[in-house]
Amino acid sequence: MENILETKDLSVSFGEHDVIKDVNLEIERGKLISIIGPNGAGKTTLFNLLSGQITSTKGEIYFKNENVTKLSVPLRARRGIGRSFQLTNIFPELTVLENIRLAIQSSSKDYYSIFPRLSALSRQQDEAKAYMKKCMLNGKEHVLAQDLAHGEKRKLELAMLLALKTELLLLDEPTAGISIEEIPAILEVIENIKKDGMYTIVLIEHKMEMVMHLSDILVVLFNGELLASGNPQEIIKDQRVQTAYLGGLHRESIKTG
Ligand SMILES: Nc1ncnc2c1ncn2[C@@H]1O[C@H](COP(=O)(O)OP(=O)(O)OP(=O)(O)O)[C@@H](O)[C@H]1O
Repeated sequence: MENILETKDLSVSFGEHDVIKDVNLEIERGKLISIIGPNGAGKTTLFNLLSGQITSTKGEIYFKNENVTKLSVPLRARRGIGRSFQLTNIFPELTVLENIRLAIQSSSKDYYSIFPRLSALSRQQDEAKAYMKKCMLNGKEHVLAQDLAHGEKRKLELAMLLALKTELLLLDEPTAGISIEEIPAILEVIENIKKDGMYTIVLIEHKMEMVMHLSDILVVLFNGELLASGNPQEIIKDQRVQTAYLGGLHRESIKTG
């Protein structure tokens, strides 16, 4: 399988503080990769670099073999790099279906037509329903986004990300702030998306059980450096990872049997 994303010596500094240091990542299309590391390791900063929120001090980012290092957030989104934004992209006063349809329109040529043809509208409707099914929002099409439970808003956000024709999904703690009862449904949605095979998912997540369950590859960041990367079962047993990050408090929660 080809790499959908590569970084070469990717680095960023804030003043004197080197936050990401020479990170070389190779992310294969269709996989689910989790980035783990202690607080302050640089995980969110790495996401900011990949999505274009911040610009690297050094190094490059290649998406589908194109150098996107200098591209803006919207241009990267057009190429297929999408990031979940903790619900800020949702229009609360529109229904679930309208939100998803807007995302579809903004990523297609129909957007530029003042009077979209009926055939286009009906295609959008079918497409939106398919995304709703994948994200387990069946039966919610006419519910206003503002009336959804928190976990369902997360699902809507994921559906909108797919509707934007995102190929690489950057998910920053998708279960953060969600009630324990709603977590299995979000997990199932992520699994559905993964099973599809069309999407590559990069996840930042602190819940180790979830990480071990979902990930094909585990990437460990420590002090802004890529400490280890590979098969989750092997990475978790890696002595350097144990010493640097997973020792003490975390050890009990990651026993893999
Ligand atoms: N814009 C900024 N200016 C200065 N320092 C920053 C900036 N953004 C991040 N940092 C610093 O970079 C380091 C890494 O932060 P980052 O949020 O990427 O870590 P993280 O691994 O995502 O942590 P957490 O798990 O707590 O979310 C921290 O020391 C943080 O204070």
